[in-house]
Amino acid sequence: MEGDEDKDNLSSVKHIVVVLSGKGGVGKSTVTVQLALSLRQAGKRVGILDIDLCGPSIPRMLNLQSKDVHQCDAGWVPVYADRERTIALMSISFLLENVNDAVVWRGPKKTALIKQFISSVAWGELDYLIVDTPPGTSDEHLALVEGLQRYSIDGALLVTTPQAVSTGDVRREITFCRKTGLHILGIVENMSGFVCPHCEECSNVFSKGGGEELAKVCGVRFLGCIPLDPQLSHSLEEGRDFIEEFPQSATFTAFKHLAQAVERGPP
Ligand SMILES: Nc1ncnc2c1ncn2[C@@H]1O[C@H](COP(=O)(O)OP(=O)(O)OP(=O)(O)O)[C@@H](O)[C@H]1O
Repeated sequence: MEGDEDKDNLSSVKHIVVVLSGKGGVGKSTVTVQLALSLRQAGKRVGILDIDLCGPSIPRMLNLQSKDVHQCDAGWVPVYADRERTIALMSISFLLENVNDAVVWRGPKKTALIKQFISSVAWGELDYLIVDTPPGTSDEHLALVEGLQRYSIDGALLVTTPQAVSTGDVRREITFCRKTGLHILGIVENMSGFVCPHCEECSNVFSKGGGEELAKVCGVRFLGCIPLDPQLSHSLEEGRDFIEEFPQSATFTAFKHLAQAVERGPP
């Protein structure tokens, strides 16, 4: 019988994008979800693999936290966010008895689960698989890069905030990508400028432009700024589709441009 590690469920996935950040809380999961929804708007089928094993937040953002995964011959059937099955999600949350259970695992156990996620999720035909990772460069990232070695990865999207740019964490992510041979698609500056919920004007409460500067210095592409938008965080908190709710917003346009940059692929 075929072992799990021999399954080739990713052969029907056209593009793989890995979302990374040096620091926690800069908006990796937010960018992952909104990028997936923007690509869906552009007619793509998208899968999201959440390998943030200790802090999975994507099921809540997509209002899927009460769902379970099922088994089929090819492996785990991911959870779908819509009836048309255009957004599929796999997360450790779906395997826990209680969504609030803490995952306290050492490296080898995390590595084994990530390798299983890579081989044993029956994604079917996908245009994009977007992988949301924990902050930093740890066991999860190494297991992911090793597990994906036989596939062609489009590259990594590095998420930062204007404040996090100066800390050197993003530089460490760039070094990680270069050492492991992971192509860098570019840097996204999230929470860049504040969108007033009343007049929708965007003002720069924190510094802006650090991401672009860093991209220039490090010789990687700058993929744009996403504003800090209270309407976006409310939508995510309540598991509502921000893109459907606020199609006229500057934040929506920013994600649309990001999706177009991802679709253009590596430079
Ligand atoms: N552009 C934005 N506008 C408003 N709120 C945002 C924005 N980006 C992220 N947030 C909010 O910031 C918080 C952290 O975002 P998120 O969970 O995406 O970060 P993360 O980098 O994935 O965190 P972790 O390191 O814990 O995985 C969330 O409450 C999210 O709703």
